[in-house]
Amino acid sequence: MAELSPTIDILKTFIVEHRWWIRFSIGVFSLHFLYNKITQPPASLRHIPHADFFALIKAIRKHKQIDDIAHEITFPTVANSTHGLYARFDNLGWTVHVTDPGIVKTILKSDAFPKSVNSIHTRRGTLAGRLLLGPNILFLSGEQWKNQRKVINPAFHRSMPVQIFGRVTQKMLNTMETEMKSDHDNDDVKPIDVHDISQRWALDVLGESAFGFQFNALDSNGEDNEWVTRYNHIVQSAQKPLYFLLPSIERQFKSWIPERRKAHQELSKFLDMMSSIADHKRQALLNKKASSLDKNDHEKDLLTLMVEAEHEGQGRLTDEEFLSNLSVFFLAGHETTAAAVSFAIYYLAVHPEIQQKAREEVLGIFGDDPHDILPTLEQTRELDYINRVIKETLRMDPPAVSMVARTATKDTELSGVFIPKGTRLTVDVYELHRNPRIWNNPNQFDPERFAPGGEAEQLSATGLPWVAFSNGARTCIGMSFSLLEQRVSLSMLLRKYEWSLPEDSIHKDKILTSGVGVIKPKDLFIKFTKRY
Ligand code: HEM
Repeated sequence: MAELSPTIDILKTFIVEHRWWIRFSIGVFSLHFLYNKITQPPASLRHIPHADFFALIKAIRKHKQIDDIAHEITFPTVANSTHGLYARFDNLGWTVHVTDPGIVKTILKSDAFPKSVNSIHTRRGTLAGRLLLGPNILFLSGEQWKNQRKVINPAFHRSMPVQIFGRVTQKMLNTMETEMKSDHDNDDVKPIDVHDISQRWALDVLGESAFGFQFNALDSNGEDNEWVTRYNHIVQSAQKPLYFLLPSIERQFKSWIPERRKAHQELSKFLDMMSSIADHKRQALLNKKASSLDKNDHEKDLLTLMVEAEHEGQGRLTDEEFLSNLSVFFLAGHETTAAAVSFAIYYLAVHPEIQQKAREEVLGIFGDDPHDILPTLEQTRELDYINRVIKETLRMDPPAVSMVARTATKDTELSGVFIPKGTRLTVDVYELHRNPRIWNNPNQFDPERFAPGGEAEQLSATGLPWVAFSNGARTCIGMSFSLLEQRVSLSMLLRKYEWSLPEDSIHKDKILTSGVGVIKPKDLFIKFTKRY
């Protein structure tokens, strides 16, 4: 011991004398380590091609849209690989993106890739986290997910409120008519902001059919409706590139940044509004006052059916779980369908021959009397061509462009590529649907791909080439609901209007989109001409 003390003294003196250099070196080393950790994939994933970190950040900072990012950065990255895997820095860190139908099938159909718990932790306390992450069916895995899906499933299977879809669509047609009336003295009609009207329509449909609640978004100009304005404000703030990509900045500093503080206050008010819907609904049902209890299943809202499923012993959701699922239904249930219908309107506008063919099918089923009709469930089942249009639209522009991240629970191989345990993976829906190695002329809109025996059917031998609603056990629970909503609204629109892009449209060359995670058309104005 006595021999060591001079050495320790020398060391102490050295540290004190050189403390600034030592701190500086530790700082530089840490920064270097952090820089490498963020800008390069971890060593365990270096054998997989990766998208350039700085090119991606630059593109996101410049609000580049998804197809530009795909064509300039990610397609070239994956083009040289035979397996269709590439790594990319996402808001959860480095993640492997899957663009091959065979691997997509392996991931979605197997229990070995549950949803990533990390996706919840990383965004806890952020806007997106507070709005969506919680004990809900979209993010949970394993037994907890199974228990919830058991309560929620019957509601989605029993409820096909086609009459509500028709009535709300009729209201949308009336609102469009009012909004189209020009304020000038000439006969010009004003083009309609298609995504704005679709969003208000989808919200009102969801309110009535899922929550038994009137959002009244179609009654007013969207800007005056507190649900629409508050929700849009929150989503726009959540998608700001800096906070989206680096959620830790938001978690640590949100109370110091006034704009962030304001967005969080808006979110608190929004969640309170949601909570009051949930409380009201449960209380009303407990007191058996809800008039919907006497309706038949097709006309009951989803929440009523969920509470009934609980009463029938299918399981029970806690208040927190009920509210958390309500937020998921709100977002997943209106934003995606509104985008899907808007994209379909765009593709029909730029392909008048396809629009006409779709209209002929509609007139053949519903007739051509000069007044609005309310489709029945049986009639909507005959809409084969409209179905193809909807599926092709969802191939070209799937609103959910990628899925919630999954985690590899053990070391494994995908198409001969080693994937270490713990790797985060996501299905890159957009790139799968636009992959030229899978689809012929993927950028061309062609509903015939989905005809019986067509390209889509042939490709199904390779795995899952079309996953707009996912597939397997975690398939979108609202898929049939949304497809029916789309069939009803497109049929009613095609009967009443013909439409085209205005001459000066910003979408003349291609559809411009906005959004990350969920995409939608950007400022899409369409000229509608009445048929009756
Ligand atoms: C065009 C419309 C829609 C699209 C493109 C769409 C897309 C998707 C996708 C891709 C998933 C899988 C997410 C993942 O596992 O990572 C999903 C799941 C889900 N969707 Fe949809 N969706 C749509 C409409 C709806 C509607 C109308 C509702 C509800 C009213 C809904 C509720 C849900 C829920 C609750 C899940 C989670 C299911 C589970 O994991 O068990 N979606 N959706």
